[in-house]
Amino acid sequence: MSGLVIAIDGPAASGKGTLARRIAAHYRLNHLDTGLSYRAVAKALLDAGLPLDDVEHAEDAAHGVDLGKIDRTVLSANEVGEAASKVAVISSVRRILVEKQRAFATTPPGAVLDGRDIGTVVCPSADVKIYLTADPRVRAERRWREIEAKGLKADFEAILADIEQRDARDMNRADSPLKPAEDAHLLDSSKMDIDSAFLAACGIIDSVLASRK
Ligand SMILES: Nc1ncnc2c1ncn2[C@@H]1O[C@H](COP(=O)(O)OP(=O)(O)O)[C@@H](O)[C@H]1O
Ligand SMILES: Nc1ccn([C@@H]2O[C@H](COP(=O)(O)OP(=O)(O)O)[C@@H](O)[C@H]2O)c(=O)n1
Repeated sequence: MSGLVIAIDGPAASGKGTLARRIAAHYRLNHLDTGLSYRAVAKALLDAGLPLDDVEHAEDAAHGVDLGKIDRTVLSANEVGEAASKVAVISSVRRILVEKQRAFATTPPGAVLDGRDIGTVVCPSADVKIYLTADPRVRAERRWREIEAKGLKADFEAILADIEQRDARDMNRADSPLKPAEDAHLLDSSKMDIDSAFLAACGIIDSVLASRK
């Protein structure tokens, strides 16, 4: 690997993207939200009216994913996240996307990647691994606030059910299930605001880097 690689994994709406973006800016690294690649494949199937277990078309869509050109705005809907977790069980789709994600990680000056399998599969030799969690109700409330802030209506119980169902699917799939890498540092942000979570993450990263000097 060239440059520093930081892996951030965790369940839905734990704050991975928010934290990864801030860490990348602070340590002057590239940032990749790997969930967007699964969302892009799912959206391609949804738009074409194809079932989410259509392996051949899902593979075609995965080959077509350009990590540099993903439009996050059209992929943020809850339904797309739910659909993404269904295409994410297809091993051949994962292989195609993981290859692109690894190429991104090894591009100088290094990168922060967030997702579900970064520390375990995509970058098992990452310099620092953080597993970010938060209580499901706290995560559902954060997502609820995010939707309401856009002026849209959101149902808290429906969001919570979606998050719990998606976590269960992600944790129980055969290929690359969501779980902390053995050498991951656990960070529970249930009682932390964004700034405190960022400071705690920097503390972990700085102490790992200092211990290697
Ligand atoms: N520690 C935190 N405290 C409060 N809100 C947070 C925290 N971390 C993230 N958020 C908010 O929670 C929502 C989900 O965060 P996001 O980074 O998109 O999570 P993920 O990438 O894990 O799905 C966003 O609206 C974000 O601003
Ligand atoms: N590295 C990754 C990233 C996402 N995914 C899948 O893609 C879905 C959407 O991921 P996301 O990171 O955009 O979801 P949120 O946590 O932002 O809600 C997840 O529920 C996983 O099923 C994955 O399998 N592996």
